[in-house]
Amino acid sequence: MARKKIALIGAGNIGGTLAHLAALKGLGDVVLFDVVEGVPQGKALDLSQCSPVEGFDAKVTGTNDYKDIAGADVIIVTAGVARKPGMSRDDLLGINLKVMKAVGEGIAANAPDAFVICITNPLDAMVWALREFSGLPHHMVVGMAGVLDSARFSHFLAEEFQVSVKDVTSFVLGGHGDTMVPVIQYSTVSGIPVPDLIAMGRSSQEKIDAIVKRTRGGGGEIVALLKTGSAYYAPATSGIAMAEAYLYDQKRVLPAAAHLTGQYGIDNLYVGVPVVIGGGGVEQIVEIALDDEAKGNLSVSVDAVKELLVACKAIDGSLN
Ligand SMILES: NC(=O)c1ccc[n+]([C@@H]2O[C@H](COP(=O)([O-])OP(=O)(O)OC[C@H]3O[C@@H](n4cnc5c(N)ncnc54)[C@H](O)[C@@H]3O)[C@@H](O)[C@H]2O)c1
Ligand SMILES: O=C(O)C[C@H](O)C(=O)O
Repeated sequence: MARKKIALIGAGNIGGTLAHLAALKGLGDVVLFDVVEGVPQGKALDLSQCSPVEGFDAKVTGTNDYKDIAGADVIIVTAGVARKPGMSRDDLLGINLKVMKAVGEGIAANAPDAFVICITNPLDAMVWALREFSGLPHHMVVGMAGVLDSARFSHFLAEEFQVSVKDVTSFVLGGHGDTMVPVIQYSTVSGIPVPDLIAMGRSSQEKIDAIVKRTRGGGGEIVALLKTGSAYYAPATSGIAMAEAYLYDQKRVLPAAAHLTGQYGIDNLYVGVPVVIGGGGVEQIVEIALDDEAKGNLSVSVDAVKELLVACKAIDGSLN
């Protein structure tokens, strides 16, 4: 059986890390695409030279030609620019929208059967635009943010409760911006909801509120530290988890930006909600009951995403 093919559009910090993880995990042959000549080829050669040490047979190649992504099973898109200190993710919209157009057309022409995971920011608007430009079925185009935001939330909760991260589950819903919605009622340690843990005296509401705030600002905290760009190790790990869910038909329940058609009262928008990802792509949207606070916060977050789509449509008339 031929190996699967993973195409990575954007060979920057996340693209390179994705390629490394995909090769180490043996997901398939990897094609790194970038508009900058030499970068995908150089990273591919460097990564290929890991293979004798790590013992992987996957081929890693670099290209500036979309034809080389033909037949890809999974495509992960990180093409575009990342923010620097003082910027919001939304400041990237104008430049990255143009990139999504080129990428969407490249995918449509060369790999229309792929499962596409978009990571480029501002995420919820870019995944929506990428789907529009590519014309792929909605269930085959999904945005990565919730896995990362939930990983940050779980990491902070594990530190607070001094337990293994393996025993913490959490969900962050909504748009991938400052309005994202870490949902405390569904965040647990070995099944015990965080509100119960507070009632048991294991933490306080003030400490959990501070963790929610830190989670919401989690990307910005790293941008401020790095100064030259944004996080890439955890974003790449999160993208790979979604790719594995598709490639191995794992039917994982993951928070992801999916196309909603009335669920949560939201129509024709990509927003972070729990979904089931398996061999059929986004196979289900999971509608969980939210308490009034979470519902209100989700509505604020959805409004922020709607504003971004208005901005996209004003820039590119073909999106109307
Ligand atoms: N969704 C998330 O949770 C999340 C997390 C982290 C970063 N991001 C976003 O992911 C994106 C990539 O981040 P990064 O750290 O890898 O940035 P980076 O600058 O290191 O890499 C981006 C790469 O895209 C390439 N590129 C630019 N235009 C292109 C085009 N038209 N076609 C193909 N490649 C093109 C650049 O040459 C560069 O190599 C940013 O927009 C960032 O904000 C999102
Ligand atoms: O914060 C950023 O700009 C990158 C990314 O969205 C993140 O959350 O790390």
